[in-house]
Amino acid sequence: MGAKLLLEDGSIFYGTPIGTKENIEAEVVVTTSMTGFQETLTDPSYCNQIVTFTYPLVGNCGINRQDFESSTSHVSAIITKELCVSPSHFEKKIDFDEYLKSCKITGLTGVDTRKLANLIRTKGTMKGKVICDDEKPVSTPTNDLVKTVTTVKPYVVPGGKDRIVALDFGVKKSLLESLSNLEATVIVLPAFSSFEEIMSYEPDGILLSNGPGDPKDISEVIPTIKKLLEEQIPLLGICLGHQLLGLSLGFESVKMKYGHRGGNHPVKDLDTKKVWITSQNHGYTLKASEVLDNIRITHVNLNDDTIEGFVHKSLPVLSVQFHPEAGPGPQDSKDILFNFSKLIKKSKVGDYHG
Ligand SMILES: NC(=O)CC[C@H](N)C(=O)O
Repeated sequence: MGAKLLLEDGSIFYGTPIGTKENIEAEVVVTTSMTGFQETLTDPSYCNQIVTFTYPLVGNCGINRQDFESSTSHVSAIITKELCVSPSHFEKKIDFDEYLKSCKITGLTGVDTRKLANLIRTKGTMKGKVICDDEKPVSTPTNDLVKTVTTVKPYVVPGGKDRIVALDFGVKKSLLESLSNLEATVIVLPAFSSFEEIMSYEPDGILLSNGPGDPKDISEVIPTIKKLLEEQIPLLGICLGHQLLGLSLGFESVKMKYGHRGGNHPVKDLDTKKVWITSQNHGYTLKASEVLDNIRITHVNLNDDTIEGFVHKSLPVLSVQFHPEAGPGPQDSKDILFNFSKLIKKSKVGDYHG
């Protein structure tokens, strides 16, 4: 038989193999983004997931030099309805399929992705196997997701006089660039750096970055985050970083039925009452089983009321579940990064009073 996706519930979706045409088992997720395939493919938060694109045509701009979110792709496989075989764009360097092969990514095209998305939304995220060749073994990727994607050595993104230390749980390049555009020199450190290592860079602000997997799988970083909170240095949590910050402050994290992945998630800013359209990519969310006295929820998702952001009432802490750097996606929420930069500047002159 032809290439196929076999789902945990027994469903089968047939398609045509693309990329390296290997066999792989991983969690199947769905993104509804209509643009930014290169950014999605290279976002480390998708590490070890089979990413289904609901937009019917993928790869029509090819792959360019500047839209990478990291140096390679960590997805397990991709599923599309149609993969463009003759991409055209003035910045294109290589075709999508060529890029998949160069990163050793497998996939299927010609799949009824609308039916697949409906199934995942009805039954929830599940595991699946992409089988391109019945004769070959099925590989199961590692569970050490953050260890796979984090930087091995510290590096610096130059920018300006504010010093931000970014703990790299799988950070997106556009997030680092957005911060450096706000007068910050960003020092990117491996995810499991110690409190002492972090403090040795004398940070004016700390970023807990986005990244793949279940936040509870890397709970060893929570004691470090708690110590950082005691230092009262401005802290920004984004997506996985938001979840880790939440766990450090008394929230719980829970797996969502099928997550939020796409470029049009409506989030309400509870202070201004404005609704932002946001870029999102997560499968876990924070919950509070009791009232957390020190926390003020600042943002909620209008589709399902989940928590999208909070601040600490007395510490300089901002945290959001969505992606204000918007790579790809709408830029409605860029102010979050601007507010973090303002918080750093205020705290540098001793002007932060909670
Ligand atoms: N983009 C992210 O940081 C994702 C966070 C986490 N891995 C989740 O799926 O919920």
